[in-house]
Formats: sequence, C-alpha cells, structure tokens
Amino acid sequence: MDEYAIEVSGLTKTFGGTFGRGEPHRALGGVDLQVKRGTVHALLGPNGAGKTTTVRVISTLLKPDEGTVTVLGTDALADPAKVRRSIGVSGQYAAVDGNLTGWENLRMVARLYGLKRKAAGARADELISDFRLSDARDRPSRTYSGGMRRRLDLAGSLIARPGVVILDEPTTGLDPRGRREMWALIENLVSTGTSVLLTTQYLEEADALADIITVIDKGVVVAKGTAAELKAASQSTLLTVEMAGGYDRDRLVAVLAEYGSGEPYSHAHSMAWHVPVAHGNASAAAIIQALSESGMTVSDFTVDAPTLDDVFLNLTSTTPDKNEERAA
Ligand SMILES: Nc1ncnc2c1ncn2[C@@H]1O[C@H](COP(=O)(O)OP(=O)(O)OP(=O)(O)O)[C@@H](O)[C@H]1O
Repeated sequence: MDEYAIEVSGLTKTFGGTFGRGEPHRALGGVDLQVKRGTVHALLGPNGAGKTTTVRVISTLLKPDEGTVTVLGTDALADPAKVRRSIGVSGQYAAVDGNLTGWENLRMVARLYGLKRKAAGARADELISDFRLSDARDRPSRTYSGGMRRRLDLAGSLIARPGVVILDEPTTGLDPRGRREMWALIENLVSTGTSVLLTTQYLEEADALADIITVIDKGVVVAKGTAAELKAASQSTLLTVEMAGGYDRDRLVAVLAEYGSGEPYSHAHSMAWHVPVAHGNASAAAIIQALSESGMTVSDFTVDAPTLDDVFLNLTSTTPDKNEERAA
C-alpha cells in the first residue's frame, strides 16, 4: 500500500490570457505536496496563495498545465472518475440546498451516490446524529447557522465513506465556537483512519489540527514541516524597534537586514519595525548600537518569541512574485 494518500508533484497552472484578453496569471508555480495516509495535512497560505486551485486540481475539477497527482494510488489525470469516487470534498461555499431539511439534503446526496431509498435514509440518520444536527434535522437548512451548514456540508462529503477528505477552508467565517466544533469533527474523522487535506488561512488552525503543514504563497511552497519544526526553523526570536521621529528608512532596513536573520518588515503606518534575530539579546544589542552609530534613535525595543502570525508573515512576505519576476 502506498505511504501517501495524496501525492502531488510539479503542479503548475496559469489562468487567463486566452484570446488576447487579460494578462496571464500564474496561480501555481510548481507545487509539490504529500499527504500521508491517516494524517491531517494543512495547506496554509494567505488569500490568493493558490490553495483552492491546488485542491481543485486534486479533486479533478481543474486540469493543471503540468504536474502529476496521485490519490490513493490512482493517477488523477488518467482516471479522474475513480479518484472522484474515493474522495469527499467540502468547500468554502457549502453545497447545501437551503429549501431541503438537513436530513433531506443528506438523503439526496446518498441517493446520488446510488444508495437505495432505505439505505440512503439510514445513512442520513447516522450522519445527522454524528454531526449533532438531530434537533435541526427536519428544518429547512436555510434556517441553519453558518456552523450548522458547514457541518451538514462536511457530513454530505462523507456519505460514501471516502478514504480521503479534502476540506477547503472549513472554518472561514465561523465564530470561535463554530471553529472549535469543526476541529473536533475533523479530529474525530482522522481518528477513524481517514486522510484529510485541509486548506486554511489560520496558522492556529493548522497548528491545532495538522500533523504536517505545507505553507504556500504566490503559487509556490515556501515551507513544510510539523508546526513545531516550522516554529523552530523560523528565527527563534523577533526584535521590534520603535523609531523616534524621522529616520532614514533605507539605512534602517539595511542595518536590520545586516544583523537580523531574516527580512525586516513593518506594518502600514507604524513606526515599529520587526526583524527576526538568531541570537536573541546579543543580536538585539548589536542592532541598537549600530542604529545609534548611524544617528538613528530607538525610542523603545522588545525581544520576543515570535507569535504564530509573525512566523507566517515572515515566511510569506518574502516570497518572490513569479508574475512580477516574469514581467521584469
Ligand atoms: N478561474 C480563474 N481565473 C483567473 N484567475 C484565477 C482563477 N482562479 C484563481 N485565480 C487566481 O489564482 C490565484 C490563486 O487563487 P486561489 O483561489 O487558488 O487562492 P487561495 O489561496 O485559495 O485564496 P483564498 O484564500 O482567497 O481562497 C489568485 O490570484 C486568483 O485570483
């Protein structure tokens, strides 16, 4: 048996530019991804990183320009129908008919999968109960909360007991409680041996759920590993300096870049600058001294362990834009 539930190699996809209309946009620039059987793998990236494009290719809804996709040992490009039968896909935009009750929605999907009337009803009963929708089973699903609709959508993707489940941003737009409920369901799913690939913009979500995280930005993989490995590989501490009054931005960035161990960055309209530093206080002291020698006054500074968001920002803010590169 293959070690991987999903194996993706060298995926590229460029949109647009057909019939002379619009500039072509390279959404994927050679993505590799391996999801081990029985694990949760998070594809993490900011808006427009290429997450949905990747999962659409894996789900056989979109053909890549180049690359290979294997799902449970089947070549997805050669035999998409077989792959479709072995995966469940649950999307950002829940495929739920609001006029049908939760139970009717599930029974309809089960019928579409070819289950006989009685078996379809029984499977719907089972999933309604597993997904804690019993109280709402006979209400039109348009009356459901966002969290309930997501649960119903996820339940629908599990009708045929797929070995691989792909979840595209399963908790975007949910409140913290809805998010945690979804996490519990996903953990439960994987405990039964299902392999899960989920896309997310939330590092916290990847941290909570995923065995392995692949970070993608502008269509390229920028990091891969366990949450702990990503945090350890990202520079261990972050120096923040607050600048007093006017300062020479280019010189400041040059000093931070020289002594820091990563790209300096600043949030919009802020006098504070951040740079990862490899040697904690020693690097911080060297930077403050160098800034002072260059005539720039630091009004305040802190040396902190990076937050998860800082790790993410640091990883994704330095990715070269393949489209800009090509245009240059
Ligand atoms: N059908 C399409 N035609 C043209 N461009 C597209 C198409 N689909 C996606 N893109 C572009 O490809 C890039 C990657 O999009 P994709 O939806 O995969 O990103 P994402 O990481 O899923 O983002 P989000 O978190 O916003 O859903 C974006 O720049 C997007 O505008």
